[in-house]
Amino acid sequence: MGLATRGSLRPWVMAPGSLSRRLAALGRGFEVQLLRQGLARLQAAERAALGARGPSLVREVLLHVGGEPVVWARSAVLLRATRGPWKALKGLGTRPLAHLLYGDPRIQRSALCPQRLPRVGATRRGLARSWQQAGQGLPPAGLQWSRSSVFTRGGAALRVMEVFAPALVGQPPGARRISGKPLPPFWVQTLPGPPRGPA
Ligand SMILES: C=C(O[C@@H]1C=C(C(=O)O)C=C[C@H]1O)C(=O)O
Repeated sequence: MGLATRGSLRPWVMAPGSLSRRLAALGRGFEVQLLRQGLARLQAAERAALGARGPSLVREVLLHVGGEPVVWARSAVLLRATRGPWKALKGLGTRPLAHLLYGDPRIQRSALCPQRLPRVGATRRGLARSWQQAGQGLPPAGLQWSRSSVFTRGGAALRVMEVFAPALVGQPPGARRISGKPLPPFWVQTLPGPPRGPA
C-alpha cells in the first residue's frame, strides 16, 4: 500500500477490530449519522464481493468525531439475506453497524482490503451526495484512502467499505487491541437520520 507510515492514514486503514470503538476511544464524542438505508443497485465491487446480483439493501453513514465527519461508510447485502442471517440490520437504525458484527462467533470477517479511491466513479458520487445530504457541503480535499472487508454470517455476505478523511491523520487509533464487545451506550450518540427507508 502506497501510504507512508508516518503522519498518514495507514494506522486507521489497517486497524483491526471495531472502527467505531476506536473512533469513540478518541474521547471527543462519536456520532453515527445515517444517511441512507434501503433498496439500491449494487456497485460492481459489491456484486463481486457478494457473489451475486439481485435486489439489495445499501446503508450509508457518516461517522463523526468531535462533530466532524471523519469516515464515510457504505455497506451492502442482498435483500434475501436481511430476511435471514442479516435481519438485525433492518432494525439497526442509527446505532453503529459494529453492534452487530463484533464478539459474535457466528460472524467471520475477511482480511481488510485497502484501496486508493479512484478520482471519479460511483464511490466519489456517493461521497459527494452524502456530504451534501449531511449539510456538510463538499467532501474534504484529500479523500484518498478506503478499505473494504466482507463479514459472513450463516453463509451470507455483508460487504463494508469505509473512506477515511484526512482529519484522522495524526490521531492514531491506538495500538491496543479493541475488544469485540459492543460499545457502551454512552459512547455512541446519534444524529437524526433520514426518515426510515423502505427496507
Ligand atoms: C463495521 C463497523 O461499523 C462502522 C459503522 C457503520 C454503520 O453504522 O453503518 C459502517 C461501517 C463502520 O465504519 C465498525 O465500527 O468496525
